[in-house]
Amino acid sequence: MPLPHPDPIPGTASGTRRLARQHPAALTWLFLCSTGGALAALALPAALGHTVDRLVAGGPVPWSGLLLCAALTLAETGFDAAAAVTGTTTSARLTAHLRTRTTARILAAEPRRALALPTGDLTARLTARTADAASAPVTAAGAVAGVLLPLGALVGLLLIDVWTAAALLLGAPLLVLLLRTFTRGTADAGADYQRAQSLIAHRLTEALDGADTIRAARTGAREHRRVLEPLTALAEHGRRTWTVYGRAVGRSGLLLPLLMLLVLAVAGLRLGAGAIGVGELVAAARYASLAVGIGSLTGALGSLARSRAAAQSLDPLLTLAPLPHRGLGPVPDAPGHLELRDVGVEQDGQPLLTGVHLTVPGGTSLAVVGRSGSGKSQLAAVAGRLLDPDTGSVLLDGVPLDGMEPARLRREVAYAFARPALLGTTVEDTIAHGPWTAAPDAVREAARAARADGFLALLPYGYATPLADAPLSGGERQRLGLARAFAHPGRLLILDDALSSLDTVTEHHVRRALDARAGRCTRIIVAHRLSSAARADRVAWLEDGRLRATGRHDELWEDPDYRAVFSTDITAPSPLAAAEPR
Ligand SMILES: Nc1ncnc2c1ncn2[C@@H]1O[C@H](COP(=O)(O)OP(=O)(O)OP(=O)(O)O)[C@@H](O)[C@H]1O
Repeated sequence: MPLPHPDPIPGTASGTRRLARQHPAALTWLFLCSTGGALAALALPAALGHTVDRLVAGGPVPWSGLLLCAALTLAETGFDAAAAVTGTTTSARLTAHLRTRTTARILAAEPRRALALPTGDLTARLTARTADAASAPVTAAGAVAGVLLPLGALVGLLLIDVWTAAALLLGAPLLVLLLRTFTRGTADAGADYQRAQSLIAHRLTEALDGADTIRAARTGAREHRRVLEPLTALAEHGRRTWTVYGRAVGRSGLLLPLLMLLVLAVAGLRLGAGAIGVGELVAAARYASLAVGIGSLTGALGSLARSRAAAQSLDPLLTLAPLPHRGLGPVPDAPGHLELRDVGVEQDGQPLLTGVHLTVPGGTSLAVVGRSGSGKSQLAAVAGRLLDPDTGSVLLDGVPLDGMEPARLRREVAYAFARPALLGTTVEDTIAHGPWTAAPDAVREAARAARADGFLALLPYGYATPLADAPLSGGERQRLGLARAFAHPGRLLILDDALSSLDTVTEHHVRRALDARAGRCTRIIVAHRLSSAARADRVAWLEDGRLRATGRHDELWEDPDYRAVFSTDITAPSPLAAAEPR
């Protein structure tokens, strides 16, 4: 299912508040069922009282009254059942809607901002928090009964006898106070609990990512302690929640029966005084039990407080600004001329790229080299707008990337990475996955170009093999990532260290496939290997986030500092001898 594009202007109000406007028919139906059930429950004591009075008075059996009581009981049960079914299904739909919308926001935002949250925390928000937040409209619609019943019961008591109602009102302030304290207490404890949960999720994801390192370093026990360290706080917040619940239940357990007793005692006295009849006493007893049922609101209030805390944790994601653009498209039939003008990137005040001026003529190849941490991946990210520079601009065929409509830009820029994320069910899906679904022929041709066809042929079902059943080495994963990029040719192809795990022979063949794109596609190849630099039309040499020099590899080779970049990779006396034949 395609993700809906997020709104062009991020909402400042809680995005989750807008949930209530989703599925209006279901929520209205839920509201009606809730209200219908409450009205039936409120009408029942009056009907019952009236029928009892007629029975006590003697004479013919009041069938109409008895039938009315049965009908009201059935109606109450039916409405309650319908509300339960509608509530569950609507909650599920709202959760799905909220998850889809939040995910769309994250995907549409600038990755650097979206990925500011640790993965585990992000996952916890997208799963548990969305479910908690999405339950709010349903809980609120269902809580109508929780409010309507005590209010209606009070009116019923007032109609029967003012003194009996006054007895109930005596305890009302205490009940309100009880509910208020409970709501505040659970909201605070719930938010703290969710924060501790997110921290555990984050640390667990980190540990799973680094499982091999942890195993190799034999630091499993330490890691175990680190992941579970917030557990003490989590348990404390959990205990706080249960303490608040416990206190509320304990107090209401004491207060509500006393209140009920008081109402019944006053009603009994009024019966003795002849102010009310037996039927009215029966009705008053039922109204009193409905009125003290306000205690059941605690569950709904607790759930609403949890929803509120969850919604607050989703707000920063729902208000992520989508990548701004001016709706521009690429210049038709242009060669892919790339220009970086005075590009600078900062992170937390640290310059990662500074004043980079670079021109890559359309259809040519550029190798980006430099020592580890010199900013090569930052440059690759900026060149295809995975990252917006903090200063300067990037233009493709004269069109600024930040002006181009993202979907159209994505069709023009293909990326391959050192550690590609493989998406899709089967191997074929993985290669076809992209701004458009590549056709089967294109998938096979791309796999051949990436030298992936050989190992794919050995898989049990070839291209139809489920990804989960395809054991892949690092180099094979890289080749699938390359094949995916080849299957979606645009005017710019960016390989960020995407050949690093290939053996020399495979790399040679892939490089030839890259060279075959000369004139049709501009290629940026981030690489550490000398051979990559030697084969490229030009080389951009980065040092500490600055462009130290650009030029042909053989020209740069004159500089000993440049040679030092490849110092452990010098296997031949001359740069051209080090490169494989073209
Ligand atoms: N998300 C980030 N937050 C802060 N600093 C970052 C971030 N990503 C990269 N850096 C820093 O930016 C600098 C350049 O990183 P970059 O990944 O571009 O280097 P590189 O030249 O590609 O290195 P390598 O060859 O090792 O892949 C490094 O010092 C790195 O620590």
